[in-house]
Amino acid sequence: MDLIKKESLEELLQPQAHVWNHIFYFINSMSLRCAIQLSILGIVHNHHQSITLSELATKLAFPKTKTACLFCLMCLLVHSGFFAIRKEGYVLTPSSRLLFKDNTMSMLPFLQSMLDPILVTPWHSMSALFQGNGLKAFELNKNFNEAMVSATRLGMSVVVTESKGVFEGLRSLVDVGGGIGIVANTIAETFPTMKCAVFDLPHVVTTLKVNENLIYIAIDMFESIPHADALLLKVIIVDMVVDGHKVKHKFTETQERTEKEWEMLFLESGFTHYKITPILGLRSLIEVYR
Ligand SMILES: C[S@@+](CC[C@H](N)C(=O)[O-])C[C@H]1O[C@@H](n2cnc3c(N)ncnc32)[C@H](O)[C@@H]1O
Repeated sequence: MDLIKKESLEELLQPQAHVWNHIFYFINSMSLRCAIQLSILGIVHNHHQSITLSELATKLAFPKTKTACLFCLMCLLVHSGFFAIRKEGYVLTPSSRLLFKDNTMSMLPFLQSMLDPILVTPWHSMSALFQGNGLKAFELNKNFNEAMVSATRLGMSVVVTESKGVFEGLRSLVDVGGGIGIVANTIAETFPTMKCAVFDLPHVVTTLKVNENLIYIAIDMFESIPHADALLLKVIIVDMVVDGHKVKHKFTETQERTEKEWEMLFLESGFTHYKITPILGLRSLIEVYR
């Protein structure tokens, strides 16, 4: 109460809006999930031209009483960039097009998995993580591998197009913790003479089919990593903590590093130089050389 008295009421409006935003952030994700569950994206797509609110309500077979709610949902999704307004109706945007199952770059499985209650519910126990009893809550669900594929496909297409030179001349490559192989597959297809291998845990890779220049090896990366011209780790180091000189994998103890901290990590680990290429939106391609 004392703290509030020191500021004028007007000065509190901006902080109040800030707090509101943080309370209601989850509505963005949940609204998007709702639109997917109601097949709104598909309906807009199949309409082949902009679709009005009442046309959409009719196609959804909603009773009239729900039109106002639908309007609110669509306003929010327009605001967050998943629909745009054209000629008084809704149309898709590049972001919503990424959420179609048939799109080869589809992020739909990633969305469905990350926003599944199995993965969302544990966030309610986030404080338990700090108190030492929340690890189990962050265990991955069975859709995780599929989710990783959909999160990876677009990025890999960018990598092998924009940064093809990084892989040129390599005779062999091992994708460490490569999941079900979407990254290695993309590289193996782009460079047919390169021998590629995916290393991952037995429950992830044992049933996967090999092809001409791509094999899967079930192994724990902390037990052994083979020799190859290049080792690739995608979304792996973020899942590790460095404890002295020992790297431990702990999904729930991730940490972010500045470039300076990355540099220290690389040099202290015996690498001589590195290059960071920020080509992946939120992520970068980092090359590290011995
Ligand atoms: C975040 S996923 C990244 C998958 C893939 N690199 C990608 O970007 O799509 C982490 C992967 O590491 C694998 N993994 C975790 N611990 C491992 C271990 N000790 N040895 C080998 N793979 C492991 C998991 O099974 C999972 O497929």
